[in-house]
Amino acid sequence: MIGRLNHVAIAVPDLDAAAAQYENTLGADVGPAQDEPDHGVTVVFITLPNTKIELLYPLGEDSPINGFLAKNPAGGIHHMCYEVDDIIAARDTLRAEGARVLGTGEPKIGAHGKPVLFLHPKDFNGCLIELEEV
Ligand SMILES: C[C@@H](C(=O)O)C(=O)SCCNC(=O)CCNC(=O)[C@H](O)C(C)(C)COP(=O)(O)OP(=O)(O)OC[C@H]1O[C@@H](n2cnc3c(N)ncnc32)[C@H](O)[C@@H]1OP(=O)(O)O
Ligand SMILES: [Co+2]
Repeated sequence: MIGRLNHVAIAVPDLDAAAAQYENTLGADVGPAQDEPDHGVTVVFITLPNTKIELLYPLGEDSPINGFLAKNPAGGIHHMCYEVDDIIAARDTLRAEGARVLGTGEPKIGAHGKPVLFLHPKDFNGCLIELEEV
Protein backbone atom coordinates (compact mmCIF):
# COMPACT_ATOMS: atom_id res chain seq x y z
CA MET A 1 0.00 0.00 0.00
CA ILE A 2 2.66 2.59 0.93
CA GLY A 3 5.09 3.75 -1.70
CA ARG A 4 7.96 6.23 -1.65
CA LEU A 5 9.18 8.13 1.39
CA ASN A 6 7.91 11.66 0.64
CA HIS A 7 9.53 13.40 3.61
CA VAL A 8 10.93 13.11 7.11
CA ALA A 9 9.76 15.96 9.35
CA ILE A 10 11.86 17.49 12.11
CA ALA A 11 10.27 19.80 14.68
CA VAL A 12 12.69 22.63 15.47
CA PRO A 13 12.83 25.34 18.14
CA ASP A 14 14.32 27.97 15.75
CA LEU A 15 13.22 27.70 12.11
CA ASP A 16 15.60 30.32 10.70
CA ALA A 17 18.59 28.76 12.46
CA ALA A 18 17.67 25.24 11.33
CA ALA A 19 17.13 26.33 7.71
CA ALA A 20 20.44 28.21 7.70
CA GLN A 21 22.24 25.19 9.14
CA TYR A 22 20.90 22.88 6.42
CA GLU A 23 21.80 25.43 3.74
CA ASN A 24 25.20 26.60 4.95
CA THR A 25 26.58 23.79 7.09
CA LEU A 26 25.06 20.76 5.34
CA GLY A 27 25.00 22.34 1.89
CA ALA A 28 21.39 21.38 1.11
CA ASP A 29 18.79 22.82 -1.26
CA VAL A 30 16.59 24.76 1.20
CA GLY A 31 13.25 26.28 0.17
CA PRO A 32 11.38 29.27 1.60
CA ALA A 33 9.34 29.21 4.82
CA GLN A 34 5.64 28.66 4.14
CA ASP A 35 2.80 29.08 6.63
CA GLU A 36 0.29 26.22 6.73
CA PRO A 37 -2.51 27.67 8.86
CA ASP A 38 -4.78 24.64 8.34
CA HIS A 39 -2.07 22.51 9.97
CA GLY A 40 -0.83 24.91 12.66
CA VAL A 41 2.75 24.88 11.41
CA THR A 42 5.25 26.87 9.38
CA VAL A 43 7.34 24.59 7.19
CA VAL A 44 10.60 24.72 5.27
CA PHE A 45 11.22 21.98 2.71
CA ILE A 46 14.72 20.76 1.97
CA THR A 47 15.12 18.81 -1.25
CA LEU A 48 17.56 15.90 -1.17
CA PRO A 49 18.29 13.72 -4.20
CA ASN A 50 16.09 10.87 -2.92
CA THR A 51 13.55 12.48 -0.55
CA LYS A 52 12.71 15.68 1.33
CA ILE A 53 13.17 16.97 4.86
CA GLU A 54 10.37 19.10 6.34
CA LEU A 55 11.39 21.49 9.10
CA LEU A 56 8.37 22.22 11.32
CA TYR A 57 7.74 25.19 13.60
CA PRO A 58 4.49 25.92 15.49
CA LEU A 59 2.01 28.40 13.98
CA GLY A 60 -0.73 29.66 16.28
CA GLU A 61 -1.62 28.73 19.85
CA ASP A 62 -3.21 25.38 19.03
CA SER A 63 -0.36 23.95 16.99
CA PRO A 64 -0.35 20.11 17.05
CA ILE A 65 3.43 20.22 17.57
CA ASN A 66 3.39 22.32 20.76
CA GLY A 67 3.31 19.26 23.00
CA PHE A 68 6.10 17.55 21.07
CA LEU A 69 8.38 20.59 21.32
CA ALA A 70 7.59 20.98 25.03
CA LYS A 71 8.79 17.38 25.53
CA ASN A 72 11.69 17.78 23.08
CA PRO A 73 12.88 21.37 23.52
CA ALA A 74 15.96 20.82 21.34
CA GLY A 75 13.73 19.49 18.53
CA GLY A 76 13.44 15.98 17.13
CA ILE A 77 12.11 13.77 14.37
CA HIS A 78 8.34 14.34 14.34
CA HIS A 79 6.91 12.19 11.53
CA MET A 80 7.54 10.18 8.38
CA CYS A 81 5.41 10.80 5.29
CA TYR A 82 4.72 7.87 2.97
CA GLU A 83 3.09 8.18 -0.42
CA VAL A 84 -0.11 6.30 -1.29
CA ASP A 85 -2.07 6.09 -4.55
CA ASP A 86 -5.53 6.27 -2.98
CA ILE A 87 -5.76 7.89 0.44
CA ILE A 88 -9.40 6.98 1.09
CA ALA A 89 -8.76 3.32 0.31
CA ALA A 90 -5.63 3.43 2.50
CA ARG A 91 -7.58 5.05 5.37
CA ASP A 92 -10.36 2.49 5.22
CA THR A 93 -7.93 -0.44 5.11
CA LEU A 94 -5.95 0.94 8.06
CA ARG A 95 -9.08 1.57 10.11
CA ALA A 96 -10.23 -1.97 9.44
CA GLU A 97 -6.84 -3.11 10.78
CA GLY A 98 -7.48 -1.10 13.97
CA ALA A 99 -5.17 1.86 13.35
CA ARG A 100 -6.32 5.26 14.62
CA VAL A 101 -6.65 7.94 11.97
CA LEU A 102 -6.15 11.36 13.60
CA GLY A 103 -8.42 14.40 13.39
CA THR A 104 -11.76 14.15 11.63
CA GLY A 105 -10.54 11.27 9.47
CA GLU A 106 -11.16 13.33 6.35
CA PRO A 107 -7.98 14.20 4.43
CA LYS A 108 -6.73 17.80 4.56
CA ILE A 109 -4.71 19.44 1.82
CA GLY A 110 -1.05 19.27 2.80
CA ALA A 111 1.97 21.40 2.06
CA HIS A 112 2.29 20.01 -1.48
CA GLY A 113 -1.34 20.70 -2.38
CA LYS A 114 -2.21 16.99 -2.05
CA PRO A 115 -4.53 15.21 0.44
CA VAL A 116 -2.88 14.05 3.67
CA LEU A 117 -3.86 12.06 6.78
CA PHE A 118 -2.04 11.21 10.02
CA LEU A 119 -1.92 7.91 11.94
CA HIS A 120 -1.47 7.71 15.71
CA PRO A 121 2.19 7.16 16.72
CA LYS A 122 1.20 4.67 19.44
CA ASP A 123 -0.20 2.38 16.72
CA PHE A 124 3.06 2.46 14.69
CA ASN A 125 6.02 1.78 16.96
CA GLY A 126 6.06 5.29 18.41
CA CYS A 127 6.35 6.92 14.99
CA LEU A 128 3.71 9.41 13.77
CA ILE A 129 2.88 8.57 10.13
CA GLU A 130 1.60 11.00 7.51
CA LEU A 131 0.08 9.57 4.33
CA GLU A 132 0.09 11.73 1.19
CA GLU A 133 -1.84 10.87 -1.94
CA VAL A 134 0.33 11.45 -4.98
C1 LIG B 1 1.93 20.46 6.55
C2 LIG B 1 1.83 18.95 6.66
C3 LIG B 1 2.50 18.31 5.45
O1 LIG B 1 3.61 17.77 5.52
O2 LIG B 1 1.86 18.40 4.36
C4 LIG B 1 2.40 18.47 7.99
O3 LIG B 1 3.28 17.65 8.08
S1 LIG B 1 1.63 19.11 9.38
C5 LIG B 1 2.47 18.37 10.77
C6 LIG B 1 1.79 18.71 12.05
N1 LIG B 1 0.50 18.07 12.15
C7 LIG B 1 0.29 16.92 12.84
O4 LIG B 1 1.19 16.38 13.50
C8 LIG B 1 -1.12 16.36 12.84
C9 LIG B 1 -1.26 15.05 13.54
N2 LIG B 1 -0.78 15.12 14.92
C10 LIG B 1 -1.61 15.08 16.00
O5 LIG B 1 -2.82 14.97 15.88
C11 LIG B 1 -0.96 15.21 17.34
O6 LIG B 1 0.31 15.85 17.20
C12 LIG B 1 -0.76 13.86 18.08
C13 LIG B 1 0.11 12.89 17.28
C14 LIG B 1 -2.15 13.21 18.35
C15 LIG B 1 -0.06 14.12 19.41
O7 LIG B 1 -0.75 15.16 20.05
P1 LIG B 1 -0.31 15.65 21.49
O8 LIG B 1 1.15 15.85 21.54
O9 LIG B 1 -1.21 16.76 21.90
O10 LIG B 1 -0.76 14.41 22.31
P2 LIG B 1 -0.23 13.76 23.62
O11 LIG B 1 0.68 14.67 24.36
O12 LIG B 1 -1.43 13.26 24.32
O13 LIG B 1 0.61 12.56 23.05
C16 LIG B 1 0.19 11.24 23.13
C17 LIG B 1 1.44 10.39 23.11
O14 LIG B 1 2.02 10.46 21.79
C18 LIG B 1 3.35 10.93 21.87
N3 LIG B 1 3.64 11.75 20.69
C19 LIG B 1 3.14 12.96 20.43
N4 LIG B 1 3.61 13.41 19.26
C20 LIG B 1 4.42 12.44 18.78
C21 LIG B 1 5.21 12.30 17.61
N5 LIG B 1 5.25 13.27 16.71
N6 LIG B 1 5.91 11.18 17.44
C22 LIG B 1 5.87 10.18 18.37
N7 LIG B 1 5.14 10.26 19.51
C23 LIG B 1 4.44 11.37 19.70
C24 LIG B 1 3.42 11.69 23.17
O15 LIG B 1 4.73 11.75 23.65
C25 LIG B 1 2.54 10.86 24.04
O16 LIG B 1 3.21 9.74 24.50
P3 LIG B 1 3.34 9.34 26.03
O17 LIG B 1 1.91 9.24 26.50
O18 LIG B 1 4.05 8.02 26.03
O19 LIG B 1 4.10 10.44 26.68
CO1 LIG C 1 4.59 16.44 6.87
